[in-house]
Amino acid sequence: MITVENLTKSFQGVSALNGVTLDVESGTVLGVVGPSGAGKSTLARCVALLERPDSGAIRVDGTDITSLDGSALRAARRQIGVVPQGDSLLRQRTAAGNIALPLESAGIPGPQRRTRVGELLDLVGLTDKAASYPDQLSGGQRQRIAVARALAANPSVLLADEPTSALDPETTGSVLAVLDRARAELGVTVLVVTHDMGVVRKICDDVAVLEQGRVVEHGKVLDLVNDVASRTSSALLPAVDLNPINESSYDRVADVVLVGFAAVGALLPEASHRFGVELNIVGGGLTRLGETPVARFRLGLNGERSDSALEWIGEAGGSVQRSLKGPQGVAA
Ligand SMILES: Nc1ncnc2c1ncn2[C@@H]1O[C@H](COP(=O)(O)OP(=O)(O)OP(=O)(O)O)[C@@H](O)[C@H]1O
Repeated sequence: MITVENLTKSFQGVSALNGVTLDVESGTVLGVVGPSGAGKSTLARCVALLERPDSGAIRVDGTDITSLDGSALRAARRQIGVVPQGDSLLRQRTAAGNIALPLESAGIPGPQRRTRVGELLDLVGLTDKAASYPDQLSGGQRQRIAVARALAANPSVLLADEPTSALDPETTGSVLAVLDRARAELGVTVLVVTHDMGVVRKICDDVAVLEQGRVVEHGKVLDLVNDVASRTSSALLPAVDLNPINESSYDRVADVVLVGFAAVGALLPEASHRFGVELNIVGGGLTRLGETPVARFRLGLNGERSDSALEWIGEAGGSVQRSLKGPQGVAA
């Protein structure tokens, strides 16, 4: 568990972090997003103990790591694996040699080192590239080796700063799959800095949106998508375009968000059946957040019990966000 409390950091009097508070539960993936200059990398560098905050606390499993020094600081650093921004592998070392580096620094004997490097190459799916040099690897493969290297010393926290920038979508998928595997198979807590909401869509449980050194939104991705006013929902859910002609033929028009297989598959037909209303999808669409299907639909309803049907959808777990057409058939 990582807890960041009221963290501040300035550079030459210019504030980069301005009271950042957030937490990351063990074994989850947090995406830190926000525009350029928002303070994402500074936050990551503080958590990685590469930068000292001016004030505030960063607790990893209860211990405030900002107050440590000497051997306690070195021990805390080993708990935190870092995938730096950009190409970070040593060119003159093979893939296996790069992964072995932190193990050499920690004085792990040769045979154990080889076993561990083998396990990590397997985890990132690059066993056949053990003897390849970085220049012989693709950008995505290099990033996967950088993740393996960050995991070498068995950290409890993995920090990745823009791990997929400059990669094409397919390669991005392979790097994200490796981060997801680290969380799923090793139970590592992952903090990913990115300005790509696609990263949040694919692997993040939680998201923190930073703007001008402050957290302006933080929570579980699947909760935030239910809030129509959230940045996360507008970035991740399918858009619903206004279509007045299509909507004019309905007694009621409303937007709903449905999360999960059961809700997406069953709620709407069930509502239509229970309340004897005609219910059509007139806009929006379906997407996936991680493995979870999520829909934002604009519904058109006809029938006397349309309001009751919408109410029931809300009670049954759907999120009815706007009744665009009120009881008198007037846009609300
Ligand atoms: N070492 C430094 N020296 C001076 N200013 C810095 C330093 N590191 C960051 N800053 C400043 O702190 C602010 C936050 O920068 P930071 O790199 O954390 O933002 P970011 O959200 O990661 O941006 P990007 O997405 O562009 O990487 C910016 O104004 C930046 O110029």
